[in-house]
Amino acid sequence: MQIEETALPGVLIITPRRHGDHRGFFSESWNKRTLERAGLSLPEFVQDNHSMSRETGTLRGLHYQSPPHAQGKLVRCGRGCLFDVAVDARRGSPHFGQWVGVELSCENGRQLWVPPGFLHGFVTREADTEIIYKCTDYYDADSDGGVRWDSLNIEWGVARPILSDKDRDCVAFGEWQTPFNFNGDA
Ligand SMILES: Cc1cn([C@H]2C[C@H](O)[C@@H](COP(=O)(O)OP(=O)(O)O[C@H]3O[C@@H](C)C(=O)[C@@H](O)[C@H]3O)O2)c(=O)[nH]c1=O
Repeated sequence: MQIEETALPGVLIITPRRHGDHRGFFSESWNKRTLERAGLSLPEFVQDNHSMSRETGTLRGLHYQSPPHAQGKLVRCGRGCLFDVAVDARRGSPHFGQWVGVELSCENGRQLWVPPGFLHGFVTREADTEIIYKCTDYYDADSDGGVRWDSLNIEWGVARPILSDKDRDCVAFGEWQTPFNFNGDA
């Protein structure tokens, strides 16, 4: 297993080991003990999510849940390919408003750890792409929020993505009051 840092402290790329043979591959996609032995302790996960997007260029984001229901997410791609994005949304952070994007595919087996306090979104780069992610808090509809995908100069690689009605009507990052604060531990 490989753990790589990104330009945003706290956001990590985790690539579990793959055992390939003539049938395909086997991989432990989540193993708490292996991660801990590698020096990484993540919060407890309580919910797994799985979504499929039919068309290339489908964009979901940028999403968050407000405290006390903020979610950290460990994201991977089960089928196809996507560009996954995390934005530091913690007021007072030296990286406030900065983003990182990583290509996650079924083929590369990478996972992205998006800590609480970060916005999360992704765009699909292949048809019928499936995303699977573990969350550190339960879904809470009243805490659910979004920031406009095109208000942060993120290089999504698509000019006119397919969006939900909700994501089309989100507030721009510059007009948004973040509910997250930087406490200096990331
Ligand atoms: C996120 C979520 C949605 N739902 C319901 C609400 C709604 O009826 C339907 C579709 O919800 P959404 O349109 O919000 O789905 P989606 O746009 O895929 O939202 C997701 O986007 C990615 C980027 C994230 O990071 C996730 O946390 C989540 O916000 O599913 C749940 O029941 N549980 C959940 O955890």
